[in-house]
Amino acid sequence: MHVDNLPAGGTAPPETDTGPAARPPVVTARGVTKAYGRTRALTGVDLEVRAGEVLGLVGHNGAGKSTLMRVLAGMEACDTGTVLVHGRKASADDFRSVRMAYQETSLCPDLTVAENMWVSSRHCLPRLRWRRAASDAVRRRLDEMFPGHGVSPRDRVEDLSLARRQMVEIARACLVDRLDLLILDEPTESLGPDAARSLYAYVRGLTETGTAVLLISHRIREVLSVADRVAVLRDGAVTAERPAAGLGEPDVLELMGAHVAVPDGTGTRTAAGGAAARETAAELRGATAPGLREVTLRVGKGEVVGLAGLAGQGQQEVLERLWRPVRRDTAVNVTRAYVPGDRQRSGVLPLWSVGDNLIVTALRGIARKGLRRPAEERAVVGDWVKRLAIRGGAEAGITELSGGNQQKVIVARAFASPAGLVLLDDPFRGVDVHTKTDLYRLIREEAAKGRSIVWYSSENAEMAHCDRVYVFRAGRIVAELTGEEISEERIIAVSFNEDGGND
Ligand SMILES: Nc1ncnc2c1ncn2[C@@H]1O[C@H](COP(=O)(O)OP(=O)(O)OP(=O)(O)O)[C@@H](O)[C@H]1O
Repeated sequence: MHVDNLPAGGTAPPETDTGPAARPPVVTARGVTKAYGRTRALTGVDLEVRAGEVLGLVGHNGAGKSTLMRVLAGMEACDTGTVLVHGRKASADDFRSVRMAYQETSLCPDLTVAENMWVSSRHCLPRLRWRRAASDAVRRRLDEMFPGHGVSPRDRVEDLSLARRQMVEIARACLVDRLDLLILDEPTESLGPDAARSLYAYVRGLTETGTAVLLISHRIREVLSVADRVAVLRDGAVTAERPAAGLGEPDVLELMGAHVAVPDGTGTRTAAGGAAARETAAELRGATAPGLREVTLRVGKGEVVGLAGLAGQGQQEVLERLWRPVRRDTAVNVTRAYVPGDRQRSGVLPLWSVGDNLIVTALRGIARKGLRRPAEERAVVGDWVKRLAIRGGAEAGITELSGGNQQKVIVARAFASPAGLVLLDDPFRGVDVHTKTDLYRLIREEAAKGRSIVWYSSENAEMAHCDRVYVFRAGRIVAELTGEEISEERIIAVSFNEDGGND
């Protein structure tokens, strides 16, 4: 069967189905362990994923989620223990119906979307006229999964936005002639809310045909709204499994190991109106560029300024402008540091250690008379590794770290530098809830010391930690919200112009 004949699906649930608990397991892990050198990533995992269910898997950065997924998908062998597919010890062929969409996409950047499809799904595409077949198949799958996706099969992957690359990655995973288990590793971290909704509608359709879905996410509310069951991974082992119905976000956080008050940002920002009195750190005066239309904004010293609105409305162009000021319309009076959201493309220096990645922007400030001071550098690195609980330590290669821990290093790099203005481009992709809470606190502490922060976030709730928020639509500022005016509801309303904003 070729991919054109999909929707793919495993064994449809029997008519007398009594829910996921009664269904047969598709993939089973028994006593699975996996170590990388001295790091024990998995310490004895027992887990069952059943036909037709969505199983949510949650846990801290570095808990072992991605490692477990790679083992369950047959991409890596475990050290001890067993992985069964449909109750049998799995062979390479059995793993063909287990597909995974990766957190860091697995696409080849210099190939087109269609060529990537051929690379990963060639066993179910014809050899003759494969390019046409791959193009048709991926276009159809993207149309089903993400209506209005805006991706052409001829696009080179490196030219696509992070969100579009993520869509292609997910579509790639679903291009197969039989899909028994779909593993989604943080699939919505770079998708907008509409694309996330479309994805989960598609996922529901898949489970109705018997496909099992294993969903890893740090977005606990999202997991609870989609999953039938939730499993918690802690220090490489499953420590709890519960039906999702009846569980709330605080219950899951507690199962993950620590009680955290779900942050709402209230009480952390400075008094409304305080911004006007501050000295200016940076400003745009009628800045116009591709994607930006006459944007005027001001950032005070010690102020946290949010850039909100639907994705792609000019927020990243503002960050870019503040990073590389154009004299005619931009003034930046302090040094700058940038935290990119796309760590694969511009964040991580892959051949360097955690410590070197972290300290690189702070070196000049630490050096005396042009000479480096290794002891001081080590102290700064050690302090940040501890502060952000970066699992793996300073000596580890950065690519040995889990995705969330890599992101923490990039955030630490910016704050370890002496920069007076820190530009954050959706900086907490893949960072767990506990660490995010610490980072929100860190942002406020750094602002209190006089640093200015400009923060674009695709999660409107995060904007509650800002002093002021500019809401963008079509390259323009459509509202400026201050203090108590900043709320998720208000931002959404203004983004769609439901209450007129400043228009
Ligand atoms: N290729 C590797 N080499 C060395 N160590 C690794 C490698 N892959 C993972 N690890 C280590 O194994 C542990 C588990 O990592 P894993 O990526 O599975 O965590 P995770 O739960 O997916 O984290 P995150 O939520 O941040 O993505 C971490 O300590 C990580 O540093």
